[in-house]
Amino acid sequence: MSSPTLKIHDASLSFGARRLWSHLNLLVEPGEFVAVLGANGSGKTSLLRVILGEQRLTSGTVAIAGRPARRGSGEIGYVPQQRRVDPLTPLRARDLVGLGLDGHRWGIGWPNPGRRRRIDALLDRVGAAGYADRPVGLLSGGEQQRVRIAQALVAGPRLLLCDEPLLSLDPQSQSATTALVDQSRRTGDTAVLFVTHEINPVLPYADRVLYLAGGQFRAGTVDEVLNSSTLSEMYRTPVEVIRSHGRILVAGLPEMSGHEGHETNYALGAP
Ligand SMILES: Nc1ncnc2c1ncn2[C@@H]1O[C@H](COP(=O)(O)OP(=O)(O)OP(=O)(O)O)[C@@H](O)[C@H]1O
Repeated sequence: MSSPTLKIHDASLSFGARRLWSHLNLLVEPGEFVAVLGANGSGKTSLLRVILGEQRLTSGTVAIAGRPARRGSGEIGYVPQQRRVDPLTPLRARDLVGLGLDGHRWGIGWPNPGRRRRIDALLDRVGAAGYADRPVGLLSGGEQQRVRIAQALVAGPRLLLCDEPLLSLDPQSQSATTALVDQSRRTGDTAVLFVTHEINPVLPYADRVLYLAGGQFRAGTVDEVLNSSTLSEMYRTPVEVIRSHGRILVAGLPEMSGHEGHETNYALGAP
């Protein structure tokens, strides 16, 4: 039997006396879309860093396609937390995508027809072919996000990690970005871990949800995790999950202080 794309087994992560999460178990199969939700500071980005081999677990194991997590794994595509690219950056959209193929080497890859075809195919697939030769810093936030997703996918990863890819995008670009990631997992069988505070744009696509809060986690279908009793239990205070016209609204999330972060009323976001 083949290995799952991602297997996290009995994993715990602490920084000093502070425990982010413990005894975390998660299996992600090819093509699965898992939304990673939770309070600010609950350890979502740290989880991605563990999978990327950039952060050691306190205990437990993490394997990608049966092999231990390691830095620079070609099995993983990564869309880091969004920062606008400086308008003066002298890179075209196609150069940024090319970095996904050979960015670990010094300089921009040597042109060759195969490399170019692959980059063009990815730009086309994400709907960015029309601005392939434009400086990436002059593209809109949504356009830059398409190019970043193309960069993360160009090497054909088994696992795509997206860290808040919807941040500062307008509702239309949020929907387009999630649809694009969804299309990639369907056509390429790429498994997806999608960290977001904006639950509603991912609701149509998420097979499962991993929710982190207060040092705990819950994993399951949207219905199993995003309900009043589960979230009230995790936050140890009454939290109400309201469903209306296919959207989810979460009311009563506690204001968290210090390292726990602050209120995450993500459900009030985009349509
Ligand atoms: N290397 C480190 N050393 C010490 N503390 C760290 C380290 N990395 C992260 N932390 C702390 O761990 C906590 C979790 O951080 P992380 O970025 O994983 O949270 P998050 O859930 O992604 O938060 P947000 O939703 O606000 O982006 C934070 O309080 C952060 O300061």
